[in-house]
Amino acid sequence: MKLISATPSPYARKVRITLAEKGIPFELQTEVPWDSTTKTPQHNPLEKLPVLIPDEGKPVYESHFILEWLEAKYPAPQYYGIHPRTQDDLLFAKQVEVVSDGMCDACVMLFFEKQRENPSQEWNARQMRKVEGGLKALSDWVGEKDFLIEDRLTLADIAAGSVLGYMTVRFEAIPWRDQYPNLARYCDRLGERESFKSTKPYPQTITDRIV
Ligand SMILES: N[C@@H](CCC(=O)N[C@@H](CS(=O)(=O)O)C(=O)NCC(=O)O)C(=O)O
Repeated sequence: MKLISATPSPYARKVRITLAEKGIPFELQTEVPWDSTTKTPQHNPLEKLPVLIPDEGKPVYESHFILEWLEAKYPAPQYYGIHPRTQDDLLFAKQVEVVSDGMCDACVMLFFEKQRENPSQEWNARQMRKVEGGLKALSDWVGEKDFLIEDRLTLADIAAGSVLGYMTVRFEAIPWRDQYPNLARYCDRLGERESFKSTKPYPQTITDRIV
């Protein structure tokens, strides 16, 4: 199995953490999706990574769907299960992923807006509100807990941990660790896991102009 990924990608990191927690071997194919050398469009009509390429069968894309696919194809107890046991807890975990991915989307929008000749302050303010709203929601949900659900790592922590790790790399300017010390503690504790340590995000060098 292969995973097309990018070094800073919080979406790809969710998949990398899940593969590590489930103990599924895979080949990591790191690239920059905006560079002319990208292979992503060959596997995903939406031209976005991450893309999971199984040894047999069709490519799987959209990080939340890749995690669904992995949980279905590699179920507990043979593989670490990332879905909470009850339906309500699973729905809550998916809601945490919606908020976490939405924060990532807003961060990506901010990143692109900065590249524009005349960045729109209103547009940036709108995206920042989404990030700040998401941080408050995560902080309220985490409280003083180590894990969001069932006192073990689940989909919710993989999603929340990935966006917080991304903010650390991409948005040092946002003082979320001071604003939400409970989130900082939560993020650092998740960061002690091998699956988080081995997938730490770092900036990529984009050679072609993003158009
Ligand atoms: N909703 C998608 C978002 C993925 C995404 O935006 N990936 C970026 C790369 S990164 O921001 O994750 O590093 C991409 O491929 N962008 C290329 C494009 O948007 O054409 C997911 O969850 O997988």
